[in-house]
Amino acid sequence: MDRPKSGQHDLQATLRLLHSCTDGVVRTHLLLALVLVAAGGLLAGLAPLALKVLIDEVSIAQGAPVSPASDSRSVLLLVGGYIAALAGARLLSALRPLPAGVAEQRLCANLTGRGFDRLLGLPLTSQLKQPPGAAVHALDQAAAGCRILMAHLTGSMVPVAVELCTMVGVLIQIGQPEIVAAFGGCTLAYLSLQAAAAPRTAGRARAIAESSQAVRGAMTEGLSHPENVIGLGAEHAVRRRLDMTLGRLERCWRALQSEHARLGIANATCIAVCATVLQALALRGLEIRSITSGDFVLINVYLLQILRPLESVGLAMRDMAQALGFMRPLLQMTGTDSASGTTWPGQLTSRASGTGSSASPEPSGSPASAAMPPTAPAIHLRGVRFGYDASRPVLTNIDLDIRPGSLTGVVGASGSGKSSLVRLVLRLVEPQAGDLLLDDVPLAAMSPHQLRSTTGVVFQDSLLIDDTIAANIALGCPGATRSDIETAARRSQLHRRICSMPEGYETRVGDRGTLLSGGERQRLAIARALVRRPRLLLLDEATSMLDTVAEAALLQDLLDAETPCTTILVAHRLSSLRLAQRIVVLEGGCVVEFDDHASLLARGGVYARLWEAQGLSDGSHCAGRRFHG
Ligand SMILES: Nc1ncnc2c1ncn2[C@@H]1O[C@H](COP(=O)(O)OP(=O)(O)OP(=O)(O)O)[C@@H](O)[C@H]1O
Repeated sequence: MDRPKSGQHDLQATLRLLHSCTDGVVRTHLLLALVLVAAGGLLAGLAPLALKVLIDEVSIAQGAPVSPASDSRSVLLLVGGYIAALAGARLLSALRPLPAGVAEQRLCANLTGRGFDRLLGLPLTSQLKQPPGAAVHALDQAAAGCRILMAHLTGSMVPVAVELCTMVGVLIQIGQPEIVAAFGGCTLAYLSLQAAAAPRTAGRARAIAESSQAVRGAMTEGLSHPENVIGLGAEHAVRRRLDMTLGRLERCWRALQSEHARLGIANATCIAVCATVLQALALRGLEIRSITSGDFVLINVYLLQILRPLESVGLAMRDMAQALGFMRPLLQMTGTDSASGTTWPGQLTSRASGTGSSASPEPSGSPASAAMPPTAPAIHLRGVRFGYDASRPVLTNIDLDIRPGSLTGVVGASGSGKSSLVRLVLRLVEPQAGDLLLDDVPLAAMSPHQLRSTTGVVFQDSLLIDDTIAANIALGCPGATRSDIETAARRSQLHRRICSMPEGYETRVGDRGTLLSGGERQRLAIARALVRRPRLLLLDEATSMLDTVAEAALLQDLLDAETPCTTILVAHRLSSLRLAQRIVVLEGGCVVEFDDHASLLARGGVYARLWEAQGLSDGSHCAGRRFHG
């Protein structure tokens, strides 16, 4: 693999990413910080010049005729100038964090917000492939990398560059070409060492970022489902998985620290050699009187003064290489790293288009133009083929016509493709062949955002946020009033239960809704879908935890609604589907039957066999059943 080249591309990709997150606030504050540090660097570079002139003046006073005579007032002025320049440099550097901090915080916030949008906008198939917690970790790491880059840019790179240039300028002025050349050569040698080590450091940091992602994944797996882990007695197994990832992370950190130590030794050697060369040249200059005592002191002060900043540039280059490694997982996940040609979209112009308030980007697909039908639409699937991996189809040759405003059930064995069908209708995934239409509008021509804003969906696992019941119901519909929320809760058969809670709609649901029962969580998720007044409602195993009375009442309400909506109900429990007007039976990714309940039973096919297998035929599931103690 061509590491240096990929490192260079990653640097470019990182710079593009940071540029795309730069808004007016970042620009203004960064500029202010750079002006401050550049002025500080200039003063720090000029201060020793006052010292040189001062020493030359004092030498004259002692009878060494190396420079024009001067009075004690000018000596005082020079001392004052020297101290003022040093103090000014320190003061300007102390002021740096004010604007630099604002720029850094805003840039990191923009980066996190944009990264978040970008990750959410990735095709669902890519998102589902990510290890647990990987996306959050990538965002955290990128923000940490961004902070490191910003801190070193304003804290060391720019001030030291200005200070160095000032020193070289002053040395040129005093007419010592060999000392200027030695000074420049030493600086160049030192910086080359850092540049040579940077790709290795970035590589080590990349490995750390990947390993710590694995650690985060193992911790998330172990801690996010305590019931399962403890119930299964899997504590040791999840701990072993964590230990393996921790071991790898430890090795990666050790490798980086060894790299740092090697670089530290090389730096110390380089500095010692450079100091010897410069010292020898300065001494020789003094001996042959090509430089004054003041020049000698100036060179020595520069030598001392340049060591610290040079070291901090060394550290900065090392840390910046590390920061690039930390940014890589986000670049990789969003497909904007060196391996892909994709870049981040244009620069931010205002806060509104940056963090938080920006809408999730449209997922990839054809340009969105066609409008969603204004009433409950018919759904047509024509020769649809789909697979998460194109070579392994999950659904094949799907031809279906679902009537507008109808309730259509979908059944089939586990893995037969029911959830995939729902994902296709919601355009979370795209078919490899065939067409999906709402009325006569192809789904592919429709804005996914518009489609989803008029669709209600409840998945098997519903997201509940750690907030109140009311906030959870209104999650996908920020404009919902209390009355809208209550109406939706009534329709999902949850209102009475909520009213029986001491805090009613203000009851907090806990992390991932753990303070509610499974059935309550499902009804809340259904209320959330209904509050949007959807024209299309997709319920994927959304009623499995409801008792049959609540389920029947909910479905009847959907059928009786004043404003009808086209509903697809995926269910394993066939009794749920008795009210469905039509039922799709899937087997191995194909539609094998599509009719109403009675006709399907009469046909004696797959559906009838499933019905029988669930002990539902002729009410025999109740009659004559024996219960054993
Ligand atoms: N993200 C994914 N990546 C790859 N394959 C997937 C993914 N999700 C599902 N599959 C595969 O697609 C097939 C159909 O899955 P799907 O979830 O649509 O079935 P289902 O009928 O809803 O199953 P269940 O009743 O168990 O929920 C399965 O073989 C499954 O392994």
